[in-house]
Amino acid sequence: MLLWIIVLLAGLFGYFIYQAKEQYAYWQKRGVSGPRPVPVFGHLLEMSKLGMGKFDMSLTKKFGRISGYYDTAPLLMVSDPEMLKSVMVKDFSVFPNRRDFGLNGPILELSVSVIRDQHWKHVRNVLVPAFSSGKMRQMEPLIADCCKTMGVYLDKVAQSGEDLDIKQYFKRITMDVISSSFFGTKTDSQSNPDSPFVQNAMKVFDVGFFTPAFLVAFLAPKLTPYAKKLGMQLNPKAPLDYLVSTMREILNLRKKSGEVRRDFLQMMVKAMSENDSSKRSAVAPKEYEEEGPDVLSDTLSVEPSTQPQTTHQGHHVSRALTTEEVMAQSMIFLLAGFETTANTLTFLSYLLTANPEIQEKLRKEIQHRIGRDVQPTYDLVAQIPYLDQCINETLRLYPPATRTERECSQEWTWKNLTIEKGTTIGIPIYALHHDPEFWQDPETFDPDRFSEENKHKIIPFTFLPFGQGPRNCVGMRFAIYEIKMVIASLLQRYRLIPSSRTTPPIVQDLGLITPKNPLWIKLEKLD
Ligand code: HEM
Repeated sequence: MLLWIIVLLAGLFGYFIYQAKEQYAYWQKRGVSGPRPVPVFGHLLEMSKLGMGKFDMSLTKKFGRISGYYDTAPLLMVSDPEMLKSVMVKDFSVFPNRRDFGLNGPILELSVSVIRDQHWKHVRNVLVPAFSSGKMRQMEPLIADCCKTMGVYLDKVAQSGEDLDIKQYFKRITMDVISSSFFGTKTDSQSNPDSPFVQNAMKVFDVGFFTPAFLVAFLAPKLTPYAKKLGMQLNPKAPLDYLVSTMREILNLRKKSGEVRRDFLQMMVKAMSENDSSKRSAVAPKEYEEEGPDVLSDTLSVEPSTQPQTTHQGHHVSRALTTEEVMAQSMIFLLAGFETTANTLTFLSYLLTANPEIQEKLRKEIQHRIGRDVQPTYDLVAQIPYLDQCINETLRLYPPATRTERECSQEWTWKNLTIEKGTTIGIPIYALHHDPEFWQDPETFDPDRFSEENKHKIIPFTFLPFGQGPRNCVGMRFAIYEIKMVIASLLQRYRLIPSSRTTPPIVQDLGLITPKNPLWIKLEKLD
């Protein structure tokens, strides 16, 4: 028995050595240089040691703006802005999708971030109008409500003189905003952080490089179909199942009671019932403004049994979304929108605390445009250019998504390099944002880079916090709106000051940049 185990392990090890050699040879044959993989672990050890963003930076430094390595597929890492423009915009039809790891689980595999080609176009076309400025104005009361609760809580903190861990606190606020706006449920996690919904929603993010599903996806991608059959998935199953069943209950309740809320769920459900996506772009979805009727008069009419319809060529045709698809979108909005926004708020607040003159300038702008006691609104926060500058500079230094990607759907040639169908193009957002060739003193926080006088100096496709092109972040406007509302409400009333425990953020980067340590600050209430 022992002998068999030794033979099996030796065989496996031999296979991994062979695989590493083959993978290294793949790009070498094509004249593209790149890092040599370590047998068994590929590039995972190096990535987990450096963090994904710094790993990508090291590639540019060692191998230039186009380098190649292999994980689930051949991956070409590109930090050449011209080439990125072609991949993300000009030749979008060749690169319409991201890679599908095949282990998303039964609901998330229907989310707009995972689905592909015609199916994606259809769902994205349904979603885009719900992020128009008109729709966001309609959601204003939900966000304003969360900001008011914030005021009550923070008054107490300021009065007590205690330190506040802004990282934890912003997680609660964004959880409240996202669940209220997208999930159709009020969590009140600011005062009830132990509710099962909040606890489960937080646990859904416990994803690491060394979980079984991740290891299968990256180190033995051929085994993915078997892992899927065994029920393996990238996000933890139990919290995801909890959220799915809660979502199902909310949808059923809405249908039964006829309750109508001014939230995104209502809008999406209305968009579902309209079944009119055929009227929209047949090529790539376009962002467009849609004021629409008052959502309060909308009715809920999701069709639970409708299955995606396809033509005989396998293309999805215009139809209402299914209940499962609606749930998938709510779920991805929670996953994609909660921590990204909370982390941006955290880093921005830290940077304002560490740079008091910038904080004062921003506060003056806010007080000048909005006033001191007026509740911020969508229209008011849109008129503070210095707020945009501070947010952009935070997103440059700490882009929540370190990297995005596109998958090549057919043979494609760039200059004298031809890449095959199935190749992944890695888009190293963090590395681009910290590249000294594109940004002077890249590690310095300087919101004036984005001022009216300076912004023309920014080279297109070197600042990509929300990606670019038709497959960019669908929640971008919502995220910026939320960040502006929270920061404006905060700076109107408080000064952020360092406490004895304030330390620069230590960043953890597994593809999503998060502050590892608590970020303590003090609040001083303004008279
Ligand atoms: C500061 C906050 C956020 C940042 C920095 C961010 C960043 C990104 C990035 C880089 C991508 C990939 C884009 C590409 O490949 O070109 C993305 C995709 C996406 N984001 Fe965001 N995001 C944020 C907030 C949100 C919010 C609030 C939502 C939803 C409410 C959201 C929903 C999505 C979805 C659904 C996708 C996939 C889109 C598709 O494949 O069509 N994100 N985001």
